Amino acid sequence: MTTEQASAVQVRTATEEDWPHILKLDNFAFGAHIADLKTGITRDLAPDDNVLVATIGDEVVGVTMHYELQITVPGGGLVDAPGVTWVSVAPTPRRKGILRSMLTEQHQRCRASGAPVSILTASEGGIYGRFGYGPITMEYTRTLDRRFARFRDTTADPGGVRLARVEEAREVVPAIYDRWRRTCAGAVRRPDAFWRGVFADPESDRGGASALFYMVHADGFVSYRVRDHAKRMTVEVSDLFAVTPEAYIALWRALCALDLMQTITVSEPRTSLLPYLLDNPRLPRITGSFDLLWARILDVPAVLSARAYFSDLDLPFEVVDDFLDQGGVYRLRAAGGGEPGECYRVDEEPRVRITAGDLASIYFGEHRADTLAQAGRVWAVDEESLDVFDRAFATAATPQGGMFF
Ligand SMILES: CC(=O)SCCNC(=O)CCNC(=O)[C@H](O)C(C)(C)COP(=O)(O)OP(=O)(O)OC[C@H]1O[C@@H](n2cnc3c(N)ncnc32)[C@H](O)[C@@H]1OP(=O)(O)O
Repeated sequence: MTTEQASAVQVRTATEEDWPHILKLDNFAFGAHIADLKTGITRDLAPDDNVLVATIGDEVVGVTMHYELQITVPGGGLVDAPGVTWVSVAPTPRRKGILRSMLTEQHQRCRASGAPVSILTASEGGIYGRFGYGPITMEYTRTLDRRFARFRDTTADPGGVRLARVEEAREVVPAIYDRWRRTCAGAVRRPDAFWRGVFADPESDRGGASALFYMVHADGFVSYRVRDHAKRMTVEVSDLFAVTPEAYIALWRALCALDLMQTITVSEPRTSLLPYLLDNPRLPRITGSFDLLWARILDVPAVLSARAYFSDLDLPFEVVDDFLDQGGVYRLRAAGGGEPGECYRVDEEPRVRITAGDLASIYFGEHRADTLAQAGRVWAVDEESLDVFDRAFATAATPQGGMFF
């Protein structure tokens, strides 16, 4: 494709006729043939107005869409968060600005709709920073040789776990997840259509492992697949969410009692109770890590006024935003201890300067302003301003996303 053709790119809301082309684009982009079930679920999650295509003449060359999601912020507030997904551009006109054109239109529309923040799960870490996104939750894969797992004498044995067929799990698991996600910063509401896909559990989602098994507690649940590596059976945990430590411990005791299984893998945030429950805290080895969720703040005052802060703060700071209109100086006033802050634009000299993406990263508590300053990404007029800013954005608990989309 020539540069002249690329300049003829149009971005518009998708129509019914675009869908076969959208599917073809995403099949090629992600290297998989998308099944009818997944297409139906996607169309329920993204109403037609939320789907944008890029065209050159009659040809659909790009797509992006968003699901209508909600995210929990530190302190327990719930904020609408369009979930950007299914982003792809045909391999033929790559790096001609088609993604940038689509995301510009999409984010202007999301901003105009009043959504304060947008989120996504990124296929590659190098794409979305330039659009003002920052990573907000991290997941660590822990691998445990179950045969050597011994619980400490001090670890409780609460019981209360039952084995559930998928029909039984369907009745109770979404409500438990919903209770959990309201307690956890960074957690995303899972719409009904998303659960439909989870419980349908198509062969194409299993990667050669078994269908999902469920264990359920009144305050938590775990789902997992079993993979048979030449008779060395591995439990691959898919979901593990617990509203109370008792439920978490009970579920781990049940998992570790699966005698014929050799290994258990689980993906959890940085802080995990698991090593503290075992005689040998080295047993759950961290064997991988990845950023699950990224966020883009669309409305700085709305988002910063929605969360609670760890300690007192009252200072002007500058947001640098090369993509949307959120750049400028704001004052944030907050009292540590649970009350939401108050944020508004001001005409003052800033004491701290931060990019929109880095602000999203520190907002949910996974990343610290102090670390970003050491990396040369956050500027502060003096150490004290940085320290006040850094401490106020800290969170007691590590954020967790809960949903990959
Ligand atoms: C939320 C999600 O859905 S994540 C899924 C994203 N999609 C995929 O990974 C599918 C496969 N990849 C693709 O379809 C395409 O390569 C896309 C969508 C990633 C990029 O589309 P393009 O139209 O080539 O991107 P475009 O030319 O608009 O690039 C915009 C900017 O992003 C940069 N960029 C694009 N792709 C990448 C990449 N993979 N890594 C790093 N930077 C990238 C470009 O250099 C450009 O930077 P600049 O504007 O600052 O100079």
